[in-house]
Amino acid sequence: MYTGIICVSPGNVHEVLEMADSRQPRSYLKRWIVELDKTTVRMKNPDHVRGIISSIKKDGVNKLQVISDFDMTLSRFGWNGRRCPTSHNILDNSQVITEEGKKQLKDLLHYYYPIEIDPNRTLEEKCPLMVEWWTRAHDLLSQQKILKGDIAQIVKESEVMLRDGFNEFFDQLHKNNVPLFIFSAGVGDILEEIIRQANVFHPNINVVSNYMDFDDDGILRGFKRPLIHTYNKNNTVLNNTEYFQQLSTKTSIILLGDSMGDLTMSDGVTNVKNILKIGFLNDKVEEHRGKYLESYDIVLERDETLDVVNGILRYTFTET
Ligand SMILES: Nc1ccn([C@@H]2O[C@H](COP(=O)(O)O)[C@@H](O)[C@H]2O)c(=O)n1
Ligand SMILES: [Mg+2]
Repeated sequence: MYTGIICVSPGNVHEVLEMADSRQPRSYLKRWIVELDKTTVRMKNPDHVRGIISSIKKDGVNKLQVISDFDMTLSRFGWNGRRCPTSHNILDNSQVITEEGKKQLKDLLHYYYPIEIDPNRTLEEKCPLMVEWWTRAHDLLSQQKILKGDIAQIVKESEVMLRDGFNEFFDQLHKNNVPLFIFSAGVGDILEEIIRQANVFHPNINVVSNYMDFDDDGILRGFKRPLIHTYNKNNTVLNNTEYFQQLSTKTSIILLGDSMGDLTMSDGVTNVKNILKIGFLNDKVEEHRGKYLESYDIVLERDETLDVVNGILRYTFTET
């Protein structure tokens, strides 16, 4: 039962019923992971969540791996009422891009981003359009004079921020030798630099993303293949990495994402026993709530922190 005060107009009866469902009293969850009682947390089936977390803990830290998206999952979506940049936006907005280049990249963003997050379009419709967006953006970036040596400064001058609690998140995984696989449709060179500058690029981290291709003079000439976009983050782009084969003993997974496309990031894992899917719902929250609750075990609405993830990890790593 949801105990908050809700104004019901005929138009939002459905939403209220949905809230009652996903915001049940979770006092029994509260006792063990207090973060799950945050107002940002929604779960379609709290009993199921409790079961998976107990199983992950029981099977032990040696069986655990974390698979995470980067942009808008490990990095913040907003701060102080402003949108934070994605790894692509960091380049788009940087001083090395001409004014005309900036305008063209912004036009692409305004055209394709609403398509990317449109809950009413099918994957079949979206995929070719995402390939088109990434290809056009990468072509535009490759026409600019971006130097490999400029990347650190570009990141330093950007407004990117990792989510609150990132230090604890990266440190807990590192200290417990839990592999962290970052699977991103962003720009690998940029996101690596972000976590390097935050001093959390530990050896347990592996990244698969779109990497820049520089010529012998260190000038950006293109992007390495395969192209990774929001909706092909699955085994089809991991074929050459053999990453998951090496981790076949890691049968418990915590998956973190912010898009419906992130749900397939673990598809290549051979033996999955327990999987807990945590989704950050950042944008157009009311419109997307239903689908996210159907797909993710835990949905975090407009939550710019890693509190819940850290609480679950702390519980998992604590010996009882
Ligand atoms: N030209 C582009 C293309 C994509 N984006 C955004 O990047 C994000 C993808 O990276 P993940 O780490 O989340 O996989 C996604 O949010 C796109 O909207 C962009 O900003 N510019
Ligand atoms: Mg993302």
